[in-house]
Amino acid sequence: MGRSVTEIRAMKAEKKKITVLTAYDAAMARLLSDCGVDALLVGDSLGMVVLGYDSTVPVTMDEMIHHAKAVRRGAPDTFIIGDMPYGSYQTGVRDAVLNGIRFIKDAGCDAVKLEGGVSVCPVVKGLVEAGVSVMGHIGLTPQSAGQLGGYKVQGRGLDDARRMLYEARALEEAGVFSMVIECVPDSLVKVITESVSVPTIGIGAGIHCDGQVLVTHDLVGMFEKFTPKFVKKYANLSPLIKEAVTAFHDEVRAEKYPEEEHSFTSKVDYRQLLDE
Ligand SMILES: Nc1nc(=O)c2c([nH]1)NC[C@@H]1CN(c3ccc(C(=O)N[C@@H](CCC(=O)O)C(=O)O)cc3)CN21
Ligand SMILES: CC(C)C(=O)C(=O)O
Ligand SMILES: [Mg+2]
Repeated sequence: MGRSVTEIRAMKAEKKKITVLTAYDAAMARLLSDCGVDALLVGDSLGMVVLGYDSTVPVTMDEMIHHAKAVRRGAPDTFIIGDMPYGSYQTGVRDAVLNGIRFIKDAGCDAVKLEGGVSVCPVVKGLVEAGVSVMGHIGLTPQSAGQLGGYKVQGRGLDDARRMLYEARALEEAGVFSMVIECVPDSLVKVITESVSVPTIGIGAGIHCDGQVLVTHDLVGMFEKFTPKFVKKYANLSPLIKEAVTAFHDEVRAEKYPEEEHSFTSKVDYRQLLDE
């Protein structure tokens, strides 16, 4: 049975590390939930990993809902977080609440995630007041990577670090049940993790977070376009897939596939049809 917001929050005090992985379709969602992963994130990384965009910026609400529905069908009992795409929460609290509610009502998500600190606190409050559980996301926020100067480590300098700690505290105050911290020096993440009561979920944020999140395609070696330093490839599926597909291609060309065991046979002589 899946976890709840209460259970996920409690895991911080229990010092039980939380695992979160991305899922964009029912097949992967089923595999991940079978492994006991604590929560699935329908990330807007969808745009880069499966839709072929160069950033997460073009991803739409409709695309997110379409994939979140598939993830819910594949993992009916797992805690699922819908990642609010760029444009779905920047135009006002009302729009953000309407879009957040779509993740819950239309797609069956348990919570939503959105990027930013102090500037998104009114939106976080609005969503929480509307009954939507919200996960924050600070550090490297890919939807604003343009302003950050690319996909770079955040919070290295003391001033940036102080600001990040302030943003984390503001998000907690606004009511997030957890927050993602992305691409931040591990010693700063330790300070932030000790300063907030809600679980921190790191990606490229070191060992001191209360949990870890990765893009599933990165960890199984199915995304070849780039590999961030924080990724550990627990498997390398791309060469395996290419090997299998090449074998299929060669066997079809060589007329070795399909064999009789892959075919449907019959004793009827259908050649008589040619004489009719
Ligand atoms: N497949 C995939 N994995 C991800 O983790 C991911 C996505 N896509 N798409 C959305 C964002 C983009 N992310 C990224 C993308 C690149 C780097 C990267 O190359 N970072 C540099 C750090 C450079 C520095 O030192 O400042 C690296 O070398 O890892 C990091 C996060 C994380 N998210
Ligand atoms: C990498 C995680 C945190 C994310 O936001 C995504 O997959 O979109
Ligand atoms: Mg995202």
